Amino acid sequence: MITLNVDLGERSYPIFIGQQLLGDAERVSPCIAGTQVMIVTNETIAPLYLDRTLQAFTDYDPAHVILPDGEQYKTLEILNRIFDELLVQHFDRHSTLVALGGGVIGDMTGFAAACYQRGVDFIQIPTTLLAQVDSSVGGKTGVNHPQGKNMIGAFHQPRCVIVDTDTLKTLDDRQLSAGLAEIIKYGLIRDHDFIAWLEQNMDRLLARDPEATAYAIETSCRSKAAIVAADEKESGVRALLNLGHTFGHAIETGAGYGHWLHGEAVGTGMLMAADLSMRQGWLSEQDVLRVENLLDKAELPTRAPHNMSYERFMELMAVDKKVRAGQVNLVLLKSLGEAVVTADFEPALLRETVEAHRATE
Ligand SMILES: NC(=O)c1ccc[n+]([C@@H]2O[C@H](COP(=O)([O-])OP(=O)(O)OC[C@H]3O[C@@H](n4cnc5c(N)ncnc54)[C@H](O)[C@@H]3O)[C@@H](O)[C@H]2O)c1
Ligand SMILES: O=C(O)C(=O)C[C@@H](O)[C@H](O)[C@H](O)COP(=O)(O)O
Ligand SMILES: [Zn+2]
Repeated sequence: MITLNVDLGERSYPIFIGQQLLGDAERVSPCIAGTQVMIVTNETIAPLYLDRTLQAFTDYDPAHVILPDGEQYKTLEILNRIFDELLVQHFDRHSTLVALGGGVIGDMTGFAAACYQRGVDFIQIPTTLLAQVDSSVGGKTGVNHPQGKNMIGAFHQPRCVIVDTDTLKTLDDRQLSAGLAEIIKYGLIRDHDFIAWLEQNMDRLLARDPEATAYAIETSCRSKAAIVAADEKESGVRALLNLGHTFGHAIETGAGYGHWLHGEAVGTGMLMAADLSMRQGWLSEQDVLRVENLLDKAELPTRAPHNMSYERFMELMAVDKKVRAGQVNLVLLKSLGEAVVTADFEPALLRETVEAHRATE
């Protein structure tokens, strides 16, 4: 087992990465302050992993709540089901919530924990590759609004993150690829060597080779932990973790939540960011081809929906959280492995990027 630390002073917490960790009471006990525990999961994950997870919490006689499965249910309305259950069962402000699932369950459980009685503890037990390399770490929690992704939320750090890589055995191939998009992101924003490693090892990751997978998860979590420790609430460097997300969130919202997976939209968004960086004169055509080849190898889409015009992109991107005084900021690439946040791009070049990356009908 590997243990990493997210260094945030009194809010610091460990990330445990290994096998057979779901029922491991030794890991979770130090992260629980009170006596009441509620596991939040969904209807797909419960039959697979709820019983095993409950074993880690037997000392607390844990309750559980099972939500419907899907990005379209990451809403305030469904969030209320968690609050209803907590209140019916008289959970107090020393309770601990446990997120057992992918990024949707993690974001919703974390937000419920941030709000319930003005804030209770929570633990992340991520079960998708995407959640294991990204969403379970860093304390961004929230729900979607029909007009934009993650628009209602809070920063609220978990007490620990438990990554049991065995859970990936039941994940389908499309979801695995979605997780690979966020892994590729860490290479593109700040780690050129990791890009080269991914180019060499993508076949092993797709084949679920345990050693390669563990290395990719560890490298990603290390990178995210360092960025979050440097800038917990995204006033600077943390915004680089948004590479591909301004385009990607527009695609997710525009297509209707759940049609494009988050990782798929981010993958296409990263290629669009690379393409605009080339049009700005920062990347070469060869660099952009490397990004596209890596996404192709990871079996990710690289073209936005054909009905998403430049105007539609601009309308959806106008609510991005990096907008300042009405100005869209994008994460672009100065070189492969070096990202910047900038408002310094030509609208005409952005239009060219959008038009070059729309699927043909
Ligand atoms: N908070 C953050 O920093 C952050 C970072 C990245 C993404 N996100 C958010 O995370 C969400 C995407 O997360 P995701 O990709 O994990 O999607 P998800 O949570 O919808 O999970 C994907 C699918 O896999 C199923 N599943 C989960 N674990 C499984 C397993 N072990 N075996 C079989 N099926 C399993 C789920 O039930 C679901 O159907 C988006 O809402 C995105 O905005 C948040
Ligand atoms: O942790 C972060 O910071 C990220 O930006 C990680 C992203 O992968 C994630 O999708 C995040 O939820 C996007 O944040 P948002 O603030 O643009 O909603
Ligand atoms: Zn993301």
